[in-house]
Amino acid sequence: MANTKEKPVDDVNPEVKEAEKAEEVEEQRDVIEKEEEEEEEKDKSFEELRLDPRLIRALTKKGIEKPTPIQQTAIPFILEGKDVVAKAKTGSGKTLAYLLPLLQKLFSDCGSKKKKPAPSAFILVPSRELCQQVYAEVSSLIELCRVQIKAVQLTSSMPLSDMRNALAGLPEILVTTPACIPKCFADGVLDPAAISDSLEILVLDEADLLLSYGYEDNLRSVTSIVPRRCQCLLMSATTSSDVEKLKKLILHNPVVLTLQEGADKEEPVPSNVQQFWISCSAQDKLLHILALLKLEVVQKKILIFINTIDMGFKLKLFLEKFGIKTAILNGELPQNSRLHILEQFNAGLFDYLIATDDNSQQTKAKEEAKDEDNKEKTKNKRRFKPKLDAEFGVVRGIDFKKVHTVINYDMPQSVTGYIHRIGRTGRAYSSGSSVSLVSPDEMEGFEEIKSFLAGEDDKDSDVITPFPLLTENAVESLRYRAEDVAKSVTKIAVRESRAQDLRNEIINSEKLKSHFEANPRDLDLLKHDKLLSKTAPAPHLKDIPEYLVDPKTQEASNMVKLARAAMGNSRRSGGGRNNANKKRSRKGGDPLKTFSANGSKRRRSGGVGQKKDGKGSSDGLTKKQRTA
Ligand SMILES: Nc1ncnc2c1ncn2[C@@H]1O[C@H](COP(=O)(O)OP(=O)(O)OP(=O)(O)O)[C@@H](O)[C@H]1O
Repeated sequence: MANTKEKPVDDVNPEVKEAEKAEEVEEQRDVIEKEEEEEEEKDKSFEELRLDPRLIRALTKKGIEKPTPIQQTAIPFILEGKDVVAKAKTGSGKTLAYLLPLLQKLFSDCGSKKKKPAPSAFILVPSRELCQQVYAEVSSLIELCRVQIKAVQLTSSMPLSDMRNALAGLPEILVTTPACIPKCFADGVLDPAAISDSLEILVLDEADLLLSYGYEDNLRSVTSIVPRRCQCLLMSATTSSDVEKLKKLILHNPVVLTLQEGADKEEPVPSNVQQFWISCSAQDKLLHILALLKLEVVQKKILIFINTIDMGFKLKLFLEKFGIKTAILNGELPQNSRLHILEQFNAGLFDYLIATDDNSQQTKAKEEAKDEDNKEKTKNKRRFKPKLDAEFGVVRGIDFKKVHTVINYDMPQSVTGYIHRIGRTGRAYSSGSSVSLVSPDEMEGFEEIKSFLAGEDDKDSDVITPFPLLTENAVESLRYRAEDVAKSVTKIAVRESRAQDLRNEIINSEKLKSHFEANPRDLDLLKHDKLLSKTAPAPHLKDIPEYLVDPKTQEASNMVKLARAAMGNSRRSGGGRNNANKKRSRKGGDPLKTFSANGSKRRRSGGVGQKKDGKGSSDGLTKKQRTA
């Protein structure tokens, strides 16, 4: 077997230590040089990066004209064959930063030699959703370049026969999760010795999550067969001790591409995302989200995060009584359904998606513990016992297309969770906003998030400002209706809907399996935002009567609609990019341009007419309100 890459993490040999020290010094020098080079190397074109013309043509067809800063910096090093650690904020284009040079390297092999017995490139990602996303991206590039390269994706849930079929075509690229590889070894689908001979590039994408998803042992068994000559790339949105651990475990004298520490702390969220918050009691969250959506003071498409699956169904049932149709995404749904929901949302087939992120694993456990106390619930659980998918990851790294607003209905349980959630908007050349509903219980965590985002030097600045477009009058005008409807969304109704939805999706999932095989691009077979309740929403709830609408909020809502129309976003948001929007976003701070420490600064102060407590003022609209 070839000389492998694995390094013992706790090595105490002084010579090794000395060598590691030298490596670190070398790395630090690299970091500094890269920062200096970044300054000089701004705005290089793909041609100047010496990308293959076939790739440049493919990018043009995809509407991608200019490399992002992380792409400008990383591509030359990867083409040179260096191990690279790339840390750049969410939505900054890290996927293409490694896919383009990876493909270019494989171009030179393709056609000339005999096919290798095992893939030349492994791309490891933490979740199935990401597996699908990266696989789709690489496949579309291969198709557009018209080259004889084959990529496959494998996930642990695939039947053995499917895995064998996928690998039988001797693919050059394998996109998978770390858990899947040891499984393939155990089942004899992949041969470790063949991999040691063939593997040339190993990518660890979303590296900050790979260990936190519990893949450490899996990764160790992979690294033990990675040959030393193999080029390793580690892509990450945040800096963490896990990334350092992985770096030590796998990489050899890497080039580290990162934001300057201070700037990284200052701007972990794309600078073109305006962050707002609303202070309200836990019971009033339904009322506030109703006001936000029904009075249309936030722009579509909207991604709503909750912490538990039951809360998701409660919210869906509640909103549908007011004629607001939403779809639900969580880890208990079958994989095909999840992928289809993502695909439909990305295609703009519905505007509201309620997502439970990775925290659901913990909260689910809590939910179940509570259930133990409740006889009725326990009975119901016996009938219907969904299993959460360990490889599920809704938030991290998923490229939700054209999401304009992220709403934290429940606050995330960590700063990183917040950054990853907010990073689902403001991607590429788009702008976005976020609204967090913060109850008194969540205030401590919220303060932590705020002070982290403000950074050490600027502790008192308001990175997340009070949401200015909802007046107290506007919210109160909906209170009676909201509270009345909320009472009708009982725990039993929630549980029944959840079970019913899962049953439906299991049936859908089977249909989808053959559907995806036969017709992967047809998106109209199944709708995921269908109603849960059997009765249609009452007309008086569907349309808010004029006498109830607060004139100031109405004005704000009109502004939001106008802004949306101006962005070419007035109906479905699946269409092509609007030029006006493109121009505007490029001028403003966009996350693709803020890789360097000089990224534009977000406006920090709360506007006139906003209260510090996160509630909108009840008096007139301010200038900021018109621009929000
Ligand atoms: N050079 C570019 N020009 C315009 N759009 C781009 C460019 N590169 C990537 N994109 C688009 O930007 C979006 C975000 O890219 P990507 O998913 O790679 O970000 P990321 O840095 O991996 O984010 P995350 O850390 O959240 O996974 C994608 O829709 C992608 O197609």
